[in-house]
Amino acid sequence: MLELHQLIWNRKRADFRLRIPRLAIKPGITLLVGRNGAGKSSLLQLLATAQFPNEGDICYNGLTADRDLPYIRSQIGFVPTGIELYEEMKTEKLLYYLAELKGGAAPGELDRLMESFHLMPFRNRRIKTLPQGIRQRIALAQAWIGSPPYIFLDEPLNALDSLERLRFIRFVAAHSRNRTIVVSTHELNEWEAWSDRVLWLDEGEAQFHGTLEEWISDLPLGVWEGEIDAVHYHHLDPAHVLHMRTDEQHCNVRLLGNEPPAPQFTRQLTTLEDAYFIRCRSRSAELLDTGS
Ligand SMILES: Nc1ncnc2c1ncn2[C@@H]1O[C@H](COP(=O)(O)OP(=O)(O)OP(=O)(O)O)[C@@H](O)[C@H]1O
Repeated sequence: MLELHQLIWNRKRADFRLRIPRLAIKPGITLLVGRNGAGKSSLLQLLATAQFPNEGDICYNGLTADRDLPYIRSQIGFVPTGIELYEEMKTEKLLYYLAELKGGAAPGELDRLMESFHLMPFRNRRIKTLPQGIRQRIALAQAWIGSPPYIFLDEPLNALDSLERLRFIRFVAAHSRNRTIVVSTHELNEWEAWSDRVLWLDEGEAQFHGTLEEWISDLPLGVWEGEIDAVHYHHLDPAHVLHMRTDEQHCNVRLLGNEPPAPQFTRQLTTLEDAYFIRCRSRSAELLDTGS
Protein backbone atom coordinates (compact mmCIF):
# COMPACT_ATOMS: atom_id res chain seq x y z
CA MET A 1 0.00 0.00 0.00
CA LEU A 2 1.18 3.47 -0.93
CA GLU A 3 0.07 6.22 1.46
CA LEU A 4 0.48 9.97 1.18
CA HIS A 5 0.08 12.17 4.25
CA GLN A 6 -0.17 15.97 4.23
CA LEU A 7 1.91 16.16 1.08
CA ILE A 8 2.96 19.57 -0.22
CA TRP A 9 5.45 20.20 -2.98
CA ASN A 10 6.25 23.65 -4.36
CA ARG A 11 7.90 23.21 -7.72
CA LYS A 12 11.03 25.36 -8.01
CA ARG A 13 10.98 28.01 -10.73
CA ALA A 14 7.25 27.42 -11.31
CA ASP A 15 4.13 28.84 -9.83
CA PHE A 16 2.89 25.36 -9.01
CA ARG A 17 2.01 23.59 -5.80
CA LEU A 18 1.00 19.95 -5.40
CA ARG A 19 -1.15 19.48 -2.32
CA ILE A 20 -2.52 16.10 -1.30
CA PRO A 21 -3.67 15.93 2.33
CA ARG A 22 -4.37 12.20 2.34
CA LEU A 23 -4.34 9.45 -0.24
CA ALA A 24 -3.97 5.65 -0.12
CA ILE A 25 -3.22 3.92 -3.42
CA LYS A 26 -3.97 0.20 -3.41
CA PRO A 27 -2.27 -2.48 -5.51
CA GLY A 28 -3.55 -2.76 -9.09
CA ILE A 29 -3.56 -0.25 -11.93
CA THR A 30 -4.44 3.34 -11.03
CA LEU A 31 -4.93 5.72 -13.95
CA LEU A 32 -3.62 9.18 -13.16
CA VAL A 33 -5.58 11.68 -15.24
CA GLY A 34 -5.91 15.43 -15.54
CA ARG A 35 -5.35 18.37 -17.81
CA ASN A 36 -1.94 19.50 -19.07
CA GLY A 37 -0.11 21.04 -16.15
CA ALA A 38 -2.42 19.47 -13.53
CA GLY A 39 0.57 17.91 -11.75
CA LYS A 40 0.58 14.29 -12.93
CA SER A 41 4.29 14.16 -13.78
CA SER A 42 5.05 16.06 -10.59
CA LEU A 43 3.23 13.48 -8.50
CA LEU A 44 4.95 10.60 -10.29
CA GLN A 45 8.35 12.21 -9.69
CA LEU A 46 7.56 12.40 -5.99
CA LEU A 47 6.28 8.82 -5.86
CA ALA A 48 9.44 7.66 -7.66
CA THR A 49 11.65 9.62 -5.19
CA ALA A 50 13.09 11.65 -8.08
CA GLN A 51 11.89 14.67 -6.06
CA PHE A 52 11.05 15.13 -2.39
CA PRO A 53 8.07 16.94 -0.89
CA ASN A 54 8.47 20.18 1.10
CA GLU A 55 6.03 18.84 3.67
CA GLY A 56 4.43 15.52 4.48
CA ASP A 57 5.52 12.06 3.49
CA ILE A 58 4.94 9.08 1.26
CA CYS A 59 4.83 5.64 2.91
CA TYR A 60 5.74 2.55 0.90
CA ASN A 61 4.25 -0.26 2.91
CA GLY A 62 5.13 1.65 6.05
CA LEU A 63 8.63 2.78 4.94
CA THR A 64 9.56 6.39 4.22
CA ALA A 65 12.34 7.92 2.13
CA ASP A 66 13.94 9.80 5.04
CA ARG A 67 14.97 6.46 6.62
CA ASP A 68 14.89 3.81 3.89
CA LEU A 69 15.64 5.60 0.61
CA PRO A 70 18.00 3.01 -1.02
CA TYR A 71 15.65 0.14 -0.21
CA ILE A 72 12.58 2.07 -1.39
CA ARG A 73 14.34 2.93 -4.65
CA SER A 74 15.14 -0.74 -5.20
CA GLN A 75 11.39 -1.38 -5.01
CA ILE A 76 10.46 1.14 -7.72
CA GLY A 77 10.35 0.97 -11.51
CA PHE A 78 9.92 4.40 -13.09
CA VAL A 79 9.47 5.61 -16.64
CA PRO A 80 9.39 9.42 -16.84
CA THR A 81 8.47 11.18 -20.08
CA GLY A 82 11.40 11.96 -22.35
CA ILE A 83 13.69 9.48 -20.59
CA GLU A 84 17.22 9.75 -21.94
CA LEU A 85 18.94 6.50 -22.81
CA TYR A 86 22.68 6.06 -23.40
CA GLU A 87 22.78 6.70 -27.13
CA GLU A 88 26.02 4.87 -27.90
CA MET A 89 25.11 1.67 -26.04
CA LYS A 90 23.47 -1.34 -27.60
CA THR A 91 20.04 -2.37 -26.31
CA GLU A 92 21.13 -5.51 -24.48
CA LYS A 93 24.21 -3.85 -23.00
CA LEU A 94 22.10 -0.96 -21.75
CA LEU A 95 19.63 -3.28 -20.02
CA TYR A 96 22.53 -5.20 -18.41
CA TYR A 97 24.04 -1.92 -17.28
CA LEU A 98 20.77 -0.69 -15.78
CA ALA A 99 20.27 -4.08 -14.11
CA GLU A 100 23.75 -3.76 -12.54
CA LEU A 101 22.76 -0.38 -11.13
CA LYS A 102 19.68 -2.02 -9.62
CA GLY A 103 21.75 -4.79 -8.00
CA GLY A 104 21.68 -7.31 -10.87
CA ALA A 105 19.05 -9.25 -12.77
CA ALA A 106 17.80 -12.79 -12.14
CA PRO A 107 19.11 -15.44 -14.59
CA GLY A 108 17.26 -15.14 -17.89
CA GLU A 109 15.30 -12.09 -16.69
CA LEU A 110 16.63 -9.67 -19.29
CA ASP A 111 16.04 -12.13 -22.14
CA ARG A 112 12.48 -12.57 -20.94
CA LEU A 113 11.97 -8.81 -20.77
CA MET A 114 13.45 -8.33 -24.24
CA GLU A 115 11.05 -10.99 -25.52
CA SER A 116 8.05 -9.44 -23.75
CA PHE A 117 8.84 -6.02 -25.17
CA HIS A 118 9.73 -7.41 -28.62
CA LEU A 119 13.26 -6.11 -28.39
CA MET A 120 15.12 -9.26 -29.48
CA PRO A 121 15.58 -8.08 -33.08
CA PHE A 122 17.17 -4.88 -31.70
CA ARG A 123 19.35 -6.36 -28.96
CA ASN A 124 22.59 -5.59 -30.82
CA ARG A 125 21.53 -2.23 -32.21
CA ARG A 126 22.86 1.05 -30.81
CA ILE A 127 20.17 3.13 -29.13
CA LYS A 128 20.89 6.12 -31.35
CA THR A 129 19.94 4.11 -34.46
CA LEU A 130 16.54 3.03 -33.12
CA PRO A 131 13.16 4.58 -33.90
CA GLN A 132 11.34 6.41 -31.11
CA GLY A 133 8.82 3.63 -30.44
CA ILE A 134 11.57 1.04 -29.89
CA ARG A 135 13.43 3.39 -27.52
CA GLN A 136 10.19 3.82 -25.60
CA ARG A 137 9.87 0.03 -25.33
CA ILE A 138 13.40 -0.13 -23.89
CA ALA A 139 12.47 2.58 -21.38
CA LEU A 140 9.36 0.60 -20.43
CA ALA A 141 11.22 -2.73 -20.20
CA GLN A 142 13.86 -1.34 -17.80
CA ALA A 143 11.14 -0.43 -15.27
CA TRP A 144 10.41 -4.14 -14.76
CA ILE A 145 14.02 -5.15 -14.01
CA GLY A 146 14.05 -6.76 -10.57
CA SER A 147 10.26 -7.17 -10.66
CA PRO A 148 9.63 -4.15 -8.37
CA PRO A 149 6.33 -3.90 -6.46
CA TYR A 150 5.86 -0.20 -7.35
CA ILE A 151 5.74 0.88 -10.98
CA PHE A 152 5.21 4.50 -12.03
CA LEU A 153 4.66 5.22 -15.72
CA ASP A 154 4.38 8.70 -17.19
CA GLU A 155 2.42 8.60 -20.45
CA PRO A 156 3.87 5.20 -21.34
CA LEU A 157 1.97 4.80 -24.62
CA ASN A 158 3.79 7.78 -26.18
CA ALA A 159 5.39 6.85 -29.51
CA LEU A 160 4.11 3.25 -29.43
CA ASP A 161 2.17 2.04 -32.48
CA SER A 162 -1.38 0.73 -31.97
CA LEU A 163 -0.36 -2.92 -31.75
CA GLU A 164 2.44 -2.21 -29.28
CA ARG A 165 0.10 -0.08 -27.17
CA LEU A 166 -2.30 -2.97 -26.79
CA ARG A 167 0.52 -5.44 -26.12
CA PHE A 168 1.97 -3.16 -23.49
CA ILE A 169 -1.35 -2.57 -21.73
CA ARG A 170 -1.89 -6.34 -21.72
CA PHE A 171 1.58 -6.84 -20.24
CA VAL A 172 0.93 -4.29 -17.50
CA ALA A 173 -2.44 -5.87 -16.65
CA ALA A 174 -0.89 -9.35 -16.51
CA HIS A 175 1.75 -8.03 -14.09
CA SER A 176 -0.50 -5.91 -11.88
CA ARG A 177 -1.30 -8.53 -9.25
CA ASN A 178 0.17 -7.52 -5.88
CA ARG A 179 1.84 -4.55 -7.56
CA THR A 180 1.00 -0.89 -7.24
CA ILE A 181 1.07 0.59 -10.74
CA VAL A 182 0.29 4.27 -11.33
CA VAL A 183 -0.04 5.28 -14.98
CA SER A 184 -0.37 8.87 -16.09
CA THR A 185 -2.38 8.88 -19.30
CA HIS A 186 -4.57 10.89 -21.64
CA GLU A 187 -5.87 7.66 -23.22
CA LEU A 188 -8.54 6.60 -20.75
CA ASN A 189 -10.53 4.45 -23.13
CA GLU A 190 -7.50 2.40 -24.10
CA TRP A 191 -6.90 1.49 -20.46
CA GLU A 192 -10.57 1.12 -19.52
CA ALA A 193 -10.87 -2.66 -19.74
CA TRP A 194 -7.62 -3.26 -17.90
CA SER A 195 -7.40 -0.91 -14.95
CA ASP A 196 -8.79 -0.72 -11.43
CA ARG A 197 -8.98 2.88 -10.27
CA VAL A 198 -8.81 6.50 -11.38
CA LEU A 199 -6.99 9.34 -9.66
CA TRP A 200 -7.93 12.74 -11.09
CA LEU A 201 -5.68 15.71 -10.43
CA ASP A 202 -6.59 19.29 -11.15
CA GLU A 203 -4.42 22.30 -10.31
CA GLY A 204 -2.22 20.14 -8.09
CA GLU A 205 -5.07 18.71 -6.02
CA ALA A 206 -6.81 15.33 -6.12
CA GLN A 207 -10.41 15.84 -7.25
CA PHE A 208 -11.35 12.17 -7.34
CA HIS A 209 -9.87 8.83 -6.35
CA GLY A 210 -11.91 5.66 -6.65
CA THR A 211 -12.89 2.64 -8.69
CA LEU A 212 -13.84 2.81 -12.37
CA GLU A 213 -17.47 2.18 -11.37
CA GLU A 214 -17.38 5.16 -9.00
CA TRP A 215 -15.72 7.30 -11.69
CA ILE A 216 -18.60 6.79 -14.12
CA SER A 217 -21.34 7.02 -11.44
CA ASP A 218 -23.33 9.95 -10.03
CA LEU A 219 -22.48 12.25 -12.93
CA PRO A 220 -24.52 15.38 -13.60
CA LEU A 221 -24.77 14.64 -17.35
CA GLY A 222 -25.50 11.54 -19.43
CA VAL A 223 -24.27 10.44 -22.85
CA TRP A 224 -26.72 10.25 -25.77
CA GLU A 225 -26.50 9.10 -29.35
CA GLY A 226 -28.86 9.54 -32.27
CA GLU A 227 -29.41 10.83 -35.78
CA ILE A 228 -30.60 14.31 -36.67
CA ASP A 229 -30.61 16.41 -39.81
CA ALA A 230 -28.01 19.06 -40.48
CA VAL A 231 -30.32 21.97 -39.60
CA HIS A 232 -31.04 20.61 -36.12
CA TYR A 233 -27.42 19.66 -35.64
CA HIS A 234 -26.42 23.31 -35.94
CA HIS A 235 -28.72 24.17 -33.05
CA LEU A 236 -26.87 21.85 -30.66
CA ASP A 237 -24.36 23.30 -28.20
CA PRO A 238 -20.99 22.40 -29.82
CA ALA A 239 -19.41 22.15 -26.36
CA HIS A 240 -21.62 19.10 -25.67
CA VAL A 241 -20.77 17.18 -28.86
CA LEU A 242 -18.35 14.26 -28.39
CA HIS A 243 -18.39 13.08 -31.98
CA MET A 244 -20.32 13.44 -35.16
CA ARG A 245 -20.39 11.42 -38.37
CA THR A 246 -22.31 12.65 -41.32
CA ASP A 247 -23.73 11.27 -44.57
CA GLU A 248 -25.66 13.25 -47.18
CA GLN A 249 -28.80 13.70 -45.10
CA HIS A 250 -28.13 12.83 -41.50
CA CYS A 251 -25.70 13.48 -38.73
CA ASN A 252 -25.00 10.69 -36.27
CA VAL A 253 -24.16 12.47 -33.05
CA ARG A 254 -22.84 11.43 -29.64
CA LEU A 255 -23.19 14.14 -27.03
CA LEU A 256 -23.44 15.03 -23.35
CA GLY A 257 -26.66 16.26 -21.81
CA ASN A 258 -29.17 16.15 -18.99
CA GLU A 259 -31.75 14.78 -21.39
CA PRO A 260 -31.89 13.70 -25.05
CA PRO A 261 -31.92 16.62 -27.52
CA ALA A 262 -34.58 14.77 -29.59
CA PRO A 263 -36.78 11.70 -28.93
CA GLN A 264 -34.79 9.43 -31.27
CA PHE A 265 -31.66 9.81 -29.11
CA THR A 266 -30.84 6.89 -26.80
CA ARG A 267 -28.85 6.81 -23.58
CA GLN A 268 -25.36 5.27 -23.95
CA LEU A 269 -22.99 3.68 -21.50
CA THR A 270 -20.60 6.28 -20.11
CA THR A 271 -16.95 5.53 -20.89
CA LEU A 272 -14.06 6.62 -18.68
CA GLU A 273 -13.31 9.38 -21.17
CA ASP A 274 -16.95 10.57 -21.27
CA ALA A 275 -16.86 10.76 -17.47
CA TYR A 276 -13.64 12.76 -17.67
CA PHE A 277 -15.28 15.33 -19.99
CA ILE A 278 -18.34 15.54 -17.76
CA ARG A 279 -16.28 15.96 -14.60
CA CYS A 280 -14.05 18.60 -16.24
CA ARG A 281 -17.14 20.54 -17.36
CA SER A 282 -18.62 20.44 -13.87
CA ARG A 283 -15.32 21.45 -12.35
CA SER A 284 -14.93 24.47 -14.67
CA ALA A 285 -18.51 25.51 -13.86
CA GLU A 286 -17.69 25.11 -10.16
CA LEU A 287 -14.55 27.24 -10.55
CA LEU A 288 -16.54 29.92 -12.40
CA ASP A 289 -19.21 29.84 -9.67
CA THR A 290 -16.66 30.31 -6.91
CA GLY A 291 -14.87 32.96 -8.96
CA SER A 292 -11.48 31.14 -8.75
N1 LIG B 1 10.99 21.19 -15.47
C1 LIG B 1 10.10 22.08 -15.05
N2 LIG B 1 10.50 23.30 -14.64
C2 LIG B 1 9.62 24.22 -14.22
N3 LIG B 1 8.28 24.02 -14.16
C3 LIG B 1 7.82 22.83 -14.55
C4 LIG B 1 8.70 21.80 -15.03
N4 LIG B 1 7.95 20.73 -15.34
C5 LIG B 1 6.67 21.07 -15.07
N5 LIG B 1 6.59 22.32 -14.61
C6 LIG B 1 5.37 23.03 -14.18
O1 LIG B 1 4.77 22.30 -13.12
C7 LIG B 1 3.36 22.29 -13.26
C8 LIG B 1 2.85 20.86 -13.26
O2 LIG B 1 3.37 20.20 -14.41
P1 LIG B 1 3.31 18.65 -14.63
O3 LIG B 1 4.30 18.34 -15.71
O4 LIG B 1 3.43 17.95 -13.34
O5 LIG B 1 1.81 18.48 -15.20
P2 LIG B 1 1.17 17.27 -15.99
O6 LIG B 1 -0.17 17.06 -15.38
O7 LIG B 1 2.08 16.11 -16.01
O8 LIG B 1 1.00 17.88 -17.45
P3 LIG B 1 1.04 17.14 -18.90
O9 LIG B 1 -0.26 16.41 -19.05
O10 LIG B 1 1.12 18.30 -19.84
O11 LIG B 1 2.25 16.28 -18.94
C9 LIG B 1 3.02 23.06 -14.53
O12 LIG B 1 2.68 24.37 -14.16
C10 LIG B 1 4.32 23.04 -15.30
O13 LIG B 1 4.44 24.19 -16.10
